[in-house]
Amino acid sequence: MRSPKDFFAPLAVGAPEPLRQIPVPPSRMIHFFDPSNEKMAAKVPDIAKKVDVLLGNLEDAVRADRKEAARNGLVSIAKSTDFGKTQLWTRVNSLDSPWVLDDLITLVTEIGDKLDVIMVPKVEGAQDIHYVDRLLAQLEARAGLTKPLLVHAILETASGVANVEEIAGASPRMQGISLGPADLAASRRMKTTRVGGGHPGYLVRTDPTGEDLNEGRTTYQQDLWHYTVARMVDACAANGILPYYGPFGDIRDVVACEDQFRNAFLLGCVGAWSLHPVQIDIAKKVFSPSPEDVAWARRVIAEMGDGTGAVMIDGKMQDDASVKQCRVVAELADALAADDPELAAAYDAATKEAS
Ligand SMILES: CC(=O)SCCNC(=O)CCNC(=O)[C@H](O)C(C)(C)COP(=O)(O)OP(=O)(O)OC[C@H]1O[C@@H](n2cnc3c(N)ncnc32)[C@H](O)[C@@H]1OP(=O)(O)O
Ligand SMILES: CC(=O)C(=O)O
Ligand SMILES: [Mg+2]
Repeated sequence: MRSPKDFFAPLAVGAPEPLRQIPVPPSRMIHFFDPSNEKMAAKVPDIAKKVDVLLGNLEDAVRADRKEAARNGLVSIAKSTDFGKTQLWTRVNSLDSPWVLDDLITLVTEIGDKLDVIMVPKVEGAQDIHYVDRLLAQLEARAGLTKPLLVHAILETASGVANVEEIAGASPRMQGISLGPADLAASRRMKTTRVGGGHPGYLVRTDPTGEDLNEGRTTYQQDLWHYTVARMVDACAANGILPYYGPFGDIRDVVACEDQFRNAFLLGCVGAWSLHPVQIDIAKKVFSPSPEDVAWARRVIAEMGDGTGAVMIDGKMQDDASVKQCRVVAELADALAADDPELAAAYDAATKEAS
């Protein structure tokens, strides 16, 4: 364990200085594509204009015999594409795989200046982040990079959940954490067979109304992921990094996808993964606060003046704590609106109507 004084020291001679604050550009959707899939790769320049984050996936969902093609495909796409303000991320193979060392060496050396964040799957504890941290510093120094690469961990092992706080604080490179519900379910020996989302069998039932135990009893499906998402959000917020919901595998069920994303948004997540083009607009809609909420937040902030004391607005008490919540919503809205004139107009129109 390094001394706390050395936390922000570069881990290799010539590596860039670690950042003291994680940048927070919009990252409502992390759009996954397989760089070895020619049809998907051909769509990248157009998709890049619509998403906050584009992620070249090298890990699961890429066939073992396509791993090298995916890695080389990402290098060539990164070199030949202007991503504008869209961030470029990658998900490398897991640390115990035969591919990850070449993934990291090739990507940092060839396109380290184009990549923003490296997503590391199946992180079990701080030791995994420390390994990647030092290796990245060595590779950055060799490649002459001036901006440090950031690291994003997937929370998808039982050990990872048990150690989520130490993972979140393991390095100044830590940018965020995503829930990985599919591998996590397997690691925990859950009996689901899905990629994220709910399960009709996970429910609570109202009390019996009489002798017949089947009569008049309503059931309510529960959220399998509530505990983990809430823990992840706390670990991230406590360490100044960003939490994300991960994938929703039922591509056809755009309704339940929106619900799952909204639960995550309300609990504090900043975005989710889009696995298919149809999920991009769902994430954009859910992770941009609604115009009504923004109008309300701005009104509370305006009426609360210096932010202290208590006032009544439409029958609801507001004080120092509620104005802080309103600032979270209003500041997110301002940041998103700065790059999106349509959203800015919707927020301003709702604010005008509410005042
Ligand atoms: C548990 C985890 O690790 S989740 C993360 C790993 N998984 C992934 O990354 C999956 C990424 N997504 C995919 O592989 C695909 O979307 C699939 C397999 C789910 C569905 O693919 P398809 O069956 O081709 O879907 P569909 O026919 O609806 O696709 C329509 C078009 O969108 C394209 N498309 C599909 N997904 C994507 C994507 N993520 N990015 C860009 N284009 C895509 C298809 O190539 C197809 O193109 P075409 O019209 O030129 O033929
Ligand atoms: C996201 C991911 O990798 C998983 O759910 O396993
Ligand atoms: Mg996984």
